[in-house]
Amino acid sequence: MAKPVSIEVWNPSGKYRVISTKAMPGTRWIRLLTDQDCRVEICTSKKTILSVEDILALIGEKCDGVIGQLTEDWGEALFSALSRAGGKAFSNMAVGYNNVDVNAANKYGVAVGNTPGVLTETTAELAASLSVAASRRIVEADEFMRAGLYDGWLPHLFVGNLLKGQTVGVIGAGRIGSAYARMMIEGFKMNLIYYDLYQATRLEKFVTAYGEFLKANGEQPVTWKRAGSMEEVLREGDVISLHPILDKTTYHLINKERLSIMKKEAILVNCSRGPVVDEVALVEHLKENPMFRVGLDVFEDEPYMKPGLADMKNAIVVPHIASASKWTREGMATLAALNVLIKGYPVWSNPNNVEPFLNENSPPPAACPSIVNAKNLGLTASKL
Ligand SMILES: NC(=O)c1ccc[n+]([C@@H]2O[C@H](COP(=O)([O-])OP(=O)(O)OC[C@H]3O[C@@H](n4cnc5c(N)ncnc54)[C@H](O)[C@@H]3O)[C@@H](O)[C@H]2O)c1
Ligand SMILES: O=C(O)[C@H](O)CO
Repeated sequence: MAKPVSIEVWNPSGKYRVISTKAMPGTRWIRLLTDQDCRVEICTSKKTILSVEDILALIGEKCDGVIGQLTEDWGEALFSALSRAGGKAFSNMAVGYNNVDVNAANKYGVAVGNTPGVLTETTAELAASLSVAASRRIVEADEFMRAGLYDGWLPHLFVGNLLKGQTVGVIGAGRIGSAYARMMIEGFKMNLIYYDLYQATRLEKFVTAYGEFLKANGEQPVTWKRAGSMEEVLREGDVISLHPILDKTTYHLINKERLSIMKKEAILVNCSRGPVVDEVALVEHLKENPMFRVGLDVFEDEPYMKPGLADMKNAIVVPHIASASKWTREGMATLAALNVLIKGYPVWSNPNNVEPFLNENSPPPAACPSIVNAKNLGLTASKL
């Protein structure tokens, strides 16, 4: 028998019981739920990652919807329990939902929400920050300074790479990959090579137009190329950033063999999911190639790092904070909350345009912003 988990309650007499497995930023999301007659229960347990047993205890006998986190294992056990408790909706507070077994959710008729769009620019900005920090060795230089080792300017001190005119490689040119590419192209005048299963037409048009603008102003134009294989990106890229979803086609997409074809002084950034990179192979590669540098936001066995990674001077590591801006995290909470109102709301027809849900000063559309299994469940699409 699982122990009861501590909770904070909002609108105790609300008709629908909605649980959030974590406190989330802002209060708008709570207001949106209580306005719709929900009793909101927020788990206040000190444990960072809740187990399946903890969440089963939270769901209890009657529960209409749950907002959960990417650290939780949402599979058969939780969806069957949620369905038995009368629940119809679950939302991850994340765009990625590789922690969710969508087939299990379909089996129990539970809608699965995610939070696209609101984190695109914030996440891309962190990938761009890691790219710049790695190329200019900012973290190493900061440590050197704080250790009192600086005793004067030297021609060889922390020499890094110039980004201008180099090639930025993007693997997975979806929402975040494309936003990152634009930042690196517009900000640093880099050329683009990308690999995706689909053509990134808007991104290509942007680079073409920006290249023409530069040319018209007497500057070297930027260029783009859609690679026919991932290997092409790895061979040609000076800075390569990974932005695909995590599934079986992208698991260990970067492995020993693929690392070996990258330039010796390349920079690799990962703000997607840890298992996209074989981290043991990466540590070996970092040891053998001191001029190869990485910026990592995500890790294969999160929250742990593979042995040796923390000792590598040519690695910058941050704790999965790519979407951590106030505006984005409050927006993610808003989208997740609206996703669990599935009983009363239809599904928003374009999850790539969630802007109308994010304006603090006007009521959001009466729709669930992004339900990934809407078609499987035959849910009604919003006409708005
Ligand atoms: N580190 C963070 O905090 C953070 C924040 C947001 C998102 N993410 C991760 O980033 C991922 C991407 O988010 P998004 O909003 O850009 O999603 P998206 O769906 O817009 O983009 C993903 C892209 O990956 C491509 N893709 C899929 N399989 C591929 C393959 N085998 N090879 C190459 N490309 C492939 C898709 O075609 C798509 O264009 C999320 O799924 C999530 O895991 C991480
Ligand atoms: O998938 C996501 O949304 C991130 O990993 C957290 O923002």
